[in-house]
Amino acid sequence: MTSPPPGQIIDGKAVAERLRGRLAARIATLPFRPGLRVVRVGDDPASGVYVRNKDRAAAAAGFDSATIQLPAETREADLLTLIEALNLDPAVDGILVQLPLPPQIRPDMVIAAIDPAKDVDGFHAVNAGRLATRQPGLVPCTPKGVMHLLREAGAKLAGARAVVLGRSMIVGRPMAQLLLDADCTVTIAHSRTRDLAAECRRAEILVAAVGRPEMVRGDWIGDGAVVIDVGINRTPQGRLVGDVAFAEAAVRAAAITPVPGGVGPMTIACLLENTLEAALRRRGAVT
Ligand SMILES: Nc1nc2c(c(=O)[nH]1)N[C@@H](CN(C=O)c1ccc(C(=O)N[C@@H](CCC(=O)O)C(=O)O)cc1)CN2
Repeated sequence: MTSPPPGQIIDGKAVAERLRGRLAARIATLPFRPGLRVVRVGDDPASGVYVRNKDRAAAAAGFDSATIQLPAETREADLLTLIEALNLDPAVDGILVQLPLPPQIRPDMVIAAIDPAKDVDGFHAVNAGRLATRQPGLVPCTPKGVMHLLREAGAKLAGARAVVLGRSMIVGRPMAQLLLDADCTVTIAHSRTRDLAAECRRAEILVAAVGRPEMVRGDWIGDGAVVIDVGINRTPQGRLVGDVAFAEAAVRAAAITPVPGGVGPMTIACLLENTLEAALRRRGAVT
């Protein structure tokens, strides 16, 4: 059912670079620079890396990009006031609040405060609803990036048995919707699934998004499956690993994404893609 070349390692870094190149070329033709504002609250070190990478990638592609850094003790009401100002700013096409947030701030309240037209994370209920009802909207960056990778890897999606491991609002659920829209037969498996290994073994396309280092072992992978690893976990030794035990899985998979260098770079490239899309829609030049 799936037919990429055997043993292929899907190079997310290269796919992301090509996508960013296409976005830069499109922006160079526009009479304006799409505006992106990334808000970081506190000093979570991983968030610091991601926010810097987003800002760099956005600037290099020609976006008008800025990071707004707020102290860890910021009150929820103050963050909501900032979001309201960004909602009203005509130069801002995309707003992203980096997660996780400090404990005094409720992420749901923050996401709900963002203008859905500027919600380049695609987390707002309006965008989630649009995705669920197959209406045009902003799609969460990580699942969107996974779809790019599957297509680049030559995976045949129509009719394929796809298993999404994880049911989060930001990855698992939208991922399942996108695979369903691509005519896969989709199963969402999670911590309460009775036999996770057996469910995974049946998958022709397996997307692992559980946030547990190397939980998916080699014998969970069906021969010839396409394996997409969304996990980014740091080991106590400081090494980055995914949710899939890569070396074990790679010998059985037809194609697999590495960590790092797989899905992560696509999340950033798709954020830029969403920002351009939001800008074109808001400014009346729908793609
Ligand atoms: N508002 C959001 N917050 C968070 C999101 C999100 O999509 N929106 N996702 C993650 C973090 N994230 C983007 O924000 C992200 C994670 C990882 C990467 C990435 O490129 N990873 C590299 C490795 C980088 C490293 O050395 O640590 C890779 O996988 O190759 C990009 C973006 C949580 N928060």
